[in-house]
Amino acid sequence: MAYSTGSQAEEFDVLILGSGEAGKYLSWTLGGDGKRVALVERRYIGGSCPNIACLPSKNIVHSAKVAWYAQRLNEFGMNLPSPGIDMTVVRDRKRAMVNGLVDVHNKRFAANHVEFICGEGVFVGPRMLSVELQAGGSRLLTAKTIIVNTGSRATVPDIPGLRAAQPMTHVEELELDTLPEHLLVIGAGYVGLEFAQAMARFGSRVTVVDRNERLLPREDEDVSATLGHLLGGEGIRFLLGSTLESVSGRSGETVEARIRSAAGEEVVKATHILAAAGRAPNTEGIGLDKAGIHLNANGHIRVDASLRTTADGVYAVGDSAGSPYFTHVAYDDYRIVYRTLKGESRVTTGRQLPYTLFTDPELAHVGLREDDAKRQGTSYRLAKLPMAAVLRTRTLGETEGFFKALIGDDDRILGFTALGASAGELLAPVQLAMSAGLPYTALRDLIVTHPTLTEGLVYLFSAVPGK
Ligand SMILES: Cc1cc2nc3c(=O)[nH]c(=O)nc-3n(C[C@H](O)[C@H](O)[C@H](O)COP(=O)(O)OP(=O)(O)OC[C@H]3O[C@@H](n4cnc5c(N)ncnc54)[C@H](O)[C@@H]3O)c2cc1C
Ligand SMILES: NC(=O)c1ccc[n+]([C@@H]2O[C@H](COP(=O)([O-])OP(=O)(O)OC[C@H]3O[C@@H](n4cnc5c(N)ncnc54)[C@H](O)[C@@H]3O)[C@@H](O)[C@H]2O)c1
Repeated sequence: MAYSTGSQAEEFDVLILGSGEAGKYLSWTLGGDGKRVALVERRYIGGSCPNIACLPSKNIVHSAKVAWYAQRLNEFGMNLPSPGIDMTVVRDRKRAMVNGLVDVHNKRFAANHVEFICGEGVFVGPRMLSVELQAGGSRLLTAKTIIVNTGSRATVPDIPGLRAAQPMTHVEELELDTLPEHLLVIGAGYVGLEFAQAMARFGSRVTVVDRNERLLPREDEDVSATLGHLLGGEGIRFLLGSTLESVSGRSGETVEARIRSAAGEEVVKATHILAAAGRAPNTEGIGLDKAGIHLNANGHIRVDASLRTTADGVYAVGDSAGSPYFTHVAYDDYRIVYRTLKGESRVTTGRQLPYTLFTDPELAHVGLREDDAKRQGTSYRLAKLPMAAVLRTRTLGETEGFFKALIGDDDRILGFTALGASAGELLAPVQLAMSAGLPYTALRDLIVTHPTLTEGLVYLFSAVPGK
């Protein structure tokens, strides 16, 4: 259906642009509450996380862990020849999971009477969206409440020859059906490190280039150094403090990358390139200016602590609103907007920000870091233990890493970091103690089943020095 500016817009109670984490939960909950909800999505049913980001990447990371076990079969008493890798099977396992997730999403949209509109949405005026339908034609939609949830995309740095080389982003990497002989990863951040290790475990030669002098420079130095040592030990080559000056060739065939570091210049010859150099919000070209929705200096939608934009009745959530780029944070955005719409109060200010990097071992963190505490002059007591002290890690043969906690003068936990097997699973009990304002002794004095990894928290908090 074509429309002109004079066309009558279809009216909903709530309109959501983009089916990412917060948007989809808002649609399900508000639809379930009896509101007339429409959700506009151009490609990924349920957003990036289940389709092209968190879940498929962790699926591949897990396949890589199995490949890594397979390389250690003798250690576990299995005298089998080292098996080969078939990337089509790895990809198909991931695809099957994604298809199942999409199915779950579709059923939930239907169950909550959400009108799911497949198409590209653009604001054409205040609270007025035009949707170019995938099936052809367009629709003009309006609502009293609109939620913008357009997410972010991988950026490809402006380096001579890089775009022409058609590097993979995470989207293409997740669809690989052959094993790269030599993968050059640009960026040693979350995406770069998780994929670098997975591909190395499948059998690729992997080189990672990053302009930072050390891995994950916001993390404590002991964390960066240990992670770098462990990943380096698996054969990944890191070129840190390095500048990628130019690229020639084409990813998937052969590429040559000219890289400069303090040690001089070298040319890395690889077969594939993965651009993992950061992300940019999807906030351009969607008519935000026409709707009175302002951006801040880094291109995110400007929001207040309840995620209200500068336009009346319009909220923004997730990556496009500049919330830290994690699905669990986007989920909290959903809770904030839902409660705000109900007239309750829940804000982004001061919320906890836990995260887990899914390398193996994992890196999990919440609260204050030790290097930051030193810089700020915050007084703390440090408890630090090697993961090998958690006896469960010895049964697994995965004793690498350490964990540590910073304790304040009032015995509360200021920060917690774990670099070790399944470290992400250790965060929640510590977060609970922190958010409830409990002293560290609450965890120290628990009876925790033996032998579990969580039992390590008892050992860690027993190692807090006296005042
Ligand atoms: C490889 C990778 C792995 C990750 N792993 C993790 C992890 O393990 N844990 C974690 O917490 N975070 C992880 N993240 C980050 C996480 O994926 C994002 O922070 C999260 O998905 C952001 O959700 P969102 O709702 O803001 O955006 P999205 O999920 O991207 O949703 C936005 C949706 O809007 C649609 N859209 C955009 N513009 C329009 C338009 N004009 N019209 C219609 N539709 C539109 C898009 O198609 C998309 O479906 C990972 C990211 C990547 C890239
Ligand atoms: N496990 C998780 O929760 C998870 C996993 C993947 C992604 N994410 C989220 O997605 C975000 C984006 O991930 P990402 O890895 O794309 O970005 P990132 O910001 O984490 O890392 C990008 C890296 O690329 C480097 N870089 C940028 N330009 C470069 C250049 N020209 N040459 C060399 N190095 C360059 C940066 O120094 C940085 O280390 C993350 O910050 C995170 O919030 C989370």
